[in-house]
Parts: sequence; C-alpha cells; structure tokens
Amino acid sequence: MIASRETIFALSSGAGRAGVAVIRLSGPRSGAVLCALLGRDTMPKPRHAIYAPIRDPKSHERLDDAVAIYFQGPASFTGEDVVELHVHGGRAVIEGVLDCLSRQDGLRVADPGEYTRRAFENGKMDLTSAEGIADLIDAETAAQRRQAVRQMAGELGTLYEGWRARLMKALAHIEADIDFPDEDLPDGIVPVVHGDLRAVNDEVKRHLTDNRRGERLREGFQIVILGAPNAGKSSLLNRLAQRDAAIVSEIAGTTRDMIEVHLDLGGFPVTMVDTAGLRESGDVIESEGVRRATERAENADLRLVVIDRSDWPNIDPEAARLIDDKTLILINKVDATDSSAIPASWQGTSVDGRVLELPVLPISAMTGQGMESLLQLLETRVKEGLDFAGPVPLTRLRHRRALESASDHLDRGLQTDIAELAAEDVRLAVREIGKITGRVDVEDLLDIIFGDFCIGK
Ligand SMILES: Nc1nc2c(c(=O)[nH]1)N(C=O)[C@@H](CNc1ccc(C(=O)N[C@@H](CCC(=O)O)C(=O)O)cc1)CN2
Ligand SMILES: Nc1nc2c(ncn2[C@@H]2O[C@H](COP(=O)(O)OP(=O)(O)OP(=O)(O)O)[C@@H](O)[C@H]2O)c(=O)[nH]1
Ligand SMILES: [Mg+2]
Repeated sequence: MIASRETIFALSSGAGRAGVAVIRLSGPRSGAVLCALLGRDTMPKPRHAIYAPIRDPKSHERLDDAVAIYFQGPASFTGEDVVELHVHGGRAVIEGVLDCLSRQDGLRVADPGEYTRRAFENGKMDLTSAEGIADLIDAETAAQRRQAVRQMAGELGTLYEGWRARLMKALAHIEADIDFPDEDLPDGIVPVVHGDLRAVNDEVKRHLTDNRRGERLREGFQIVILGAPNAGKSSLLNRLAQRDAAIVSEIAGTTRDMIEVHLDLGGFPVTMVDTAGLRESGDVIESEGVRRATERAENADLRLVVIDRSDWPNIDPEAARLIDDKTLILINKVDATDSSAIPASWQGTSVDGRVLELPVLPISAMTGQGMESLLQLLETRVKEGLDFAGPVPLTRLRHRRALESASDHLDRGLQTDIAELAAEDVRLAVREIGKITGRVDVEDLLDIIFGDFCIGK
C-alpha cells in the first residue's frame, strides 16, 4: 500500500440536479475532515451510516443534513480511508460542500479514474477489473452490462492469470533443465513442457479468433444507411430512432454530415448512421459528405441500401459498389404502391466478383409499413454479430495486442530446440500477459487506462 498520499475528493454521482448526490473522499485526511464537518472529536463507527448536519468547520454554517459513511482502510473501495457524504442533490448544496472541502488542508480534487486507480495500486483489483468498472459505467444496454459485470468480477483476469501461471510453471521447468542439466529431472520433461506451452498457446489463439464480438459489444454494432439522394434514408433513421434526429426534405442532397443514433435492439447496442445520398456532386461539401459516407460504410457491420420504389430494380452504381454479404436491400416508399411484385431476395455479384443473395424488404419510412420485419431481421443480425455463450470474450484492443504478442513469442519458443532461447520467449510471453492484468510494471500505461474514466470514479 502506498502510504501518506494526498487525500482526494470529488462528486461521484452524476452531474446536475438529483434527489441525492454522493461526494467521496479517499486518503489519510478523510476521517479527520469528516469529524470537522460533523463537529465531533471521535470517528464514527466504520461502515455505519449516520444522519447528521454537516457544517463548514470555519464559519459553522450549516451546509446540509446529510448521511455520512466512514470506511476505514484497508476495508474500503480504494483500500484507503474513505468517506462518503450523501447530500441533497441540488447544485448549490454540491457546490457548497465541494467548495468547503477544497478549503480543507491536504485535500485536492480527484483526477478522472483516480479512485479506481488507487484501488488497483492498493491491490484491490487487477487492471481488467478496473476496465470492467469503466465499461459498466458506460454500458447502455443489458448485453453490455452483463459483459462488464463479468469482467469487473474478475473472469477475464482469472483467465489471463491462469495462462500466466501455467507459462511460469513451464518456464520454471525449462530453467531447471538449464541450471541443473546433470540432476535427475524427470525424463522427457521437454515434451511435457512443450505440450503445456502448446496447450496455452492454442487457448490464447482460440480466444483471439472471436470475430471481435466482445470489442464490438463495447463499441456497438455499426449499421450504415446508404443510397441515392432522396431515397428516404433520413426518414428511415427517424422512424427507427422514433424521433426527428435528421432533417428530411424533398430536396435531393439534404443530408451531408453523418447523423448517428444509438439504439437498443433486444438488449444489444446499435449505432445507426444516416449518410449523405451517394452521387457525383460539384458541391465540395456534398462530395466530402459522400466520401465520408463511403468510408463509414466500408467499416460497418451491416449496410442498409435504401432504394426508391420507382428506381427499383435499378441500383445506383455508387451504392452497388458497397454491396456485399453484410448488406440488406430496402425498397422504400411502397406506401403508395402494390409491393407484391417485389421479390424477397436479390441476386447479384459484389465488386470483388462474389455471387450474392441478399434479403430485400419492402418498407415505407413514411407509414411504417414493413418496419416490424426489418427490426426483426436487424435484431437477428445484431445478435449473430455480438451474442456469445461461454467464457468472457476479449474486450479491448489493448488486451488483443498483448495476447497476439504473447502468442508470437510462444510460437517462436515452440520452434527452437535451444532451451535458453525457449526460456526467453516464454519469459516474454509471461510479461505480455502480465501487462494485461497489471501484474508486471505498467506505470506508463496507467495514465492512459485511467484517463478514460469519469471524475469521481
Ligand atoms: N455508496 C456506494 N455505493 C457503491 C460504491 C461506493 O463506493 N459507494 N461502489 C463503488 O464502486 C460500488 C460498490 N463497490 C464497492 C467495492 C468495495 C467496497 C468495500 O468497502 N470493500 C472493502 C470491504 C469488502 C467487504 O466487506 O466484503 C474491501 O475491499 O476491503 C465498497 C464498495 C457500487 N456502489
Ligand atoms: N411517399 C413516401 N415518401 C417518402 C418516404 N420516405 C421518404 N419520403 C419522402 O422522400 C423525400 C426524401 O426523404 P429523405 O428522408 O430526406 O431522403 P434522404 O435519402 O435522406 O435524402 P438525402 O439526404 O438528400 O440523400 C422526402 O420528401 C420524404 O418525405 C416513404 O416511405 N413514402
Ligand atoms: Mg437524408
């Protein structure tokens, strides 16, 4: 534990007016400051809530009637002495208490993520759990929450630490073989060690080839709406978002910037992006919009190509270029016409020459016709892309990079017959995995990892 640190404080609940707000202090001065606010000499019993007036220690002005809890370190979230002040959640109350705290000796405002960083540094959790907490705070849907809770509870950390422990054991065997070549080590230790290394390496590789499910669940499934100007893309976005997110007009070229809305489809997060109508344009702003739309579409998990009923079965060449197996074709504006002539699928070839058979759905963004089938199909596709059973998946690029590197080292270690070289490769693999959980020195990483947190966490 890192002794005699500064005492930090921050509002830990959300900004703005609320019924109750929680202000947290962590560090050696927490208890003394609480006593000063309560105007008493003895510490409240740890982990017991008390209800009492809190006053500015200097002016004795009554700031609020609050609930306060004292957590005596190390039995606290951060491992240090922690105080929680549960005050009335009005702006002036919060400001008044924070202002009073900033005038107390040895106190300063917490940096983003500093409470969780201290919890990590005091051994309360590993880095993957800390990242799980950050994801939990950012979770917008049930599936994101489930993934984050599992990670916070240590499932990823346990998986990675398990691999690290097995590699360290294998390493110890190799080193024993190097150091005591004449001793009676069990015969054939090398094949056994190789078997262990290969087993871990195979598990790491399987974990890596997960189609980025875990990472995509954090980011949200990206769906991009594409099509010719005036096809009704923005109308469709508004219909799906159930609000007027994008401007709709009969003028072709209305949308220029990308417009994003976040949707929850069956508990899964979706980012739906409306884009500029695809066409050659002399207008520099519009062509920049088209360029961005194309780029975004290329990186999407699913593309919705919207075609005006009157244009069907012609597909605009600009849109046709972006069609592949991750595409649905939507024939819009079927409200006025008979849609029975529209087939259920479209056969064609992608730009790279693959034969495609894509679903075709007749819809009306204006009347809502066909929306139920569309939503059902979208939900199926999103689930296919993000849903998983079994062990927690990889959730971050940081972890992926370290595991890829660990696996490269193991590949190399498994190829050599020279024990010294194998040992070095295994040592490097152990180090890479240790970086993920924070078991090896990661000081340089901490600012980056915890900088993404919000204040008060
Ligand atoms: N009021 C309040 N609610 C909260 C938090 C908080 O800090 N305050 N949390 C903040 O994230 C979460 C709960 N996380 C917590 C994690 C550990 C400890 C804690 O006191 N740990 C001690 C004792 C463990 C025990 O009794 O089992 C320890 O680890 O030694 C408290 C809250 C969500 N709800
Ligand atoms: N009848 C009918 N009209 C529609 C439907 N959907 C959109 N429209 C109309 O078509 C016109 C263009 O709609 P938008 O949603 O702005 O089309 P867009 O594809 O976003 O167009 P750009 O942003 O210019 O590329 C508007 O006048 C809409 O009211 C529909 O389902 N039926
Ligand atoms: Mg538009």
